Amino acid sequence: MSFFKKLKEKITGQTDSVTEKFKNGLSKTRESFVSKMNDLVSRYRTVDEEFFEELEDLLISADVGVNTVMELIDDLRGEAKRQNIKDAKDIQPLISEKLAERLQKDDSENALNVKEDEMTVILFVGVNGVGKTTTIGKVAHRFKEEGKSVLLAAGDTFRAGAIEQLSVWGERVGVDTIKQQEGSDPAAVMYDAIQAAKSRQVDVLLCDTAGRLQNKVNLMKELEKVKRVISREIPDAPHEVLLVLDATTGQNALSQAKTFSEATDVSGIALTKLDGTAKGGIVLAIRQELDIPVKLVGLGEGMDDLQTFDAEQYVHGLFADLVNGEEDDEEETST
Ligand SMILES: Nc1nc2c(ncn2[C@@H]2O[C@H](COP(=O)(O)OP(=O)(O)OP(=O)(O)O)[C@@H](O)[C@H]2O)c(=O)[nH]1
Repeated sequence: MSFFKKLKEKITGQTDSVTEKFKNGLSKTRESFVSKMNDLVSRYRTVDEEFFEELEDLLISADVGVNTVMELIDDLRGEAKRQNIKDAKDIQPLISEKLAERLQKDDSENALNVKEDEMTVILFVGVNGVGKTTTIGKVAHRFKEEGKSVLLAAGDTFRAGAIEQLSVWGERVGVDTIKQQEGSDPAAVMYDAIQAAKSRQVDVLLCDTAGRLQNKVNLMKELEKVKRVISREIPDAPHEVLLVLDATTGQNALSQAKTFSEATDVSGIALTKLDGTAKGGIVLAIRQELDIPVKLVGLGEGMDDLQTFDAEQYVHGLFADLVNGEEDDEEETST
């Protein structure tokens, strides 16, 4: 049985709605990738050095990241030789297999660090416009669905409208937001929020922060101060520092990740707007080039469209039309 068919079997049944979300959310990337891949295969037919060079360009254009692509192509070249693959069409399932291998190795790290017997504090960092507020709203909704009580802290006191925007999300989801006036000290907001969260005995406190990148030293100082206030009140908090990145910004997201991880300890990435880009390969670039797990992916604007990153679902979503039923059937009759 082909790798892809096995993958399909593994993910169907238990989580149909999740499979659909990944498939729909990745449709732009898949359509662009599939048409380019089909074109490549029809032009080359046989696997040779030029074919690999074009495949390399194709993967780089999907934002997979140069280093990752180089490694992947080397791997594919070696595997094609070992398996004596000559037909360009036969390389396709191998690509999905190799991508899945690369992504899967760290999948166990993707779950959020949620405390069962004490309050969980999650800090959200990232530049403005990446979808931080929306992501906090979606995460709050998810926790509520799990039966947990949630409180929001409007720590972005810098951007005009940020406090109001977070409160609106809070109302939509049905959770309260602790806030002060625009321009007030974010650390003071955090202190208030922790006190409120403690006295109300909430399960999860989700904290927004300002995303000023212009000055790394200031950013670092502000985040340090916020974290200090939080950990003074709850010693092992924050339990997660999630960096929110916008997938549509491509390689720019990678450089933001580098800057933020120099400024503070980032424990995971929430990658938004994966549905809005044809360059969904950015997940691979992040996973390979930074030592930070992608924990959450945004696959649409709706409240339920934020998913825990799952390598198998991702690879299935990327290749669902490329390795289709027909090819699987052919393969079955020939083996
Ligand atoms: N399609 C899609 N849109 C998203 C996703 N996440 C956020 N958005 C949209 O991106 C836009 C910006 O998100 P906001 O949360 O408002 O972010 P912002 O106010 O620009 O800035 P910050 O909160 O500072 O990040 C909104 O229109 C969101 O609906 C996603 O995963 N998919």
